[in-house]
Amino acid sequence: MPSKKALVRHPSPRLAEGLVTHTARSPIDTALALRQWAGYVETLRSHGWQTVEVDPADDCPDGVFVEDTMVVFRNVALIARPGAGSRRPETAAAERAAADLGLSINRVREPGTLDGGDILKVGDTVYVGRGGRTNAAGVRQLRAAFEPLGARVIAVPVTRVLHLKSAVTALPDGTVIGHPPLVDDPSVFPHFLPVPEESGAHVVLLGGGRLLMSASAPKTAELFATLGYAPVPVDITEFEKLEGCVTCLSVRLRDLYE
Ligand SMILES: NC(=O)NCCC[C@H](N)C(=O)O
Repeated sequence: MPSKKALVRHPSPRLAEGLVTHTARSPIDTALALRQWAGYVETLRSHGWQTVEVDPADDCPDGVFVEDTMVVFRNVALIARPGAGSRRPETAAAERAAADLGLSINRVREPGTLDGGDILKVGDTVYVGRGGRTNAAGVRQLRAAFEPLGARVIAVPVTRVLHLKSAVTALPDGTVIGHPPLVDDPSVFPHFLPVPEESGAHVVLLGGGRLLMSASAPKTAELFATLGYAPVPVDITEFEKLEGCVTCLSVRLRDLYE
């Protein structure tokens, strides 16, 4: 049976100090953020996902964005080397959690930098965003780690947003979705569907056509419903203020077999 496990990490008490790069800083309501995080985790659980908490990293304001700490392909976790120095201490406990789940561990090494948010997997195709956080050495190390396992790694430029997955994610049929003003070049994707809202570009595939997505994208949710999907909206406003989205709050492990 394929497992549905997701790594998550409790928000740091210093969340409000999280990095912002492409947006203006606005105040974070930490209590609301905690409630929103609990709601996100509960939504994963109620849709059949077993959530596993990575040990908290209270000194790392951005630790809750656990997706950035690794990329998992088949049974290998490539532990990231975050492009932002302040985020590097986040990876140690994430690596322990991945190893405890039985994943083989590989690591991005200096001079490579790579954030998990820059990687979008569509079947065996692994798109990697070359942008502010992931450098060319990181891309090369990703290829070296996953091409021998059958991945086709395609590097694409990311200049308008923080991470590749801030710009695009994919529907269950492999259609890549994005809000056009934020996508460098939609023509790199074989099937691309424009969505009307920035936060509509981010979906987590819960299984069975259910799409976990931000409640801030009602028009996009309507569009997905007309395409036969079931949107599952969650409020994540406090994380969006820090350039986070639904994908970055977890690492989904779909390929583990028990
Ligand atoms: N994968 C993601 O989209 N991660 C969001 C990270 C946001 C955090 N404030 C950062 O700048 O690193």
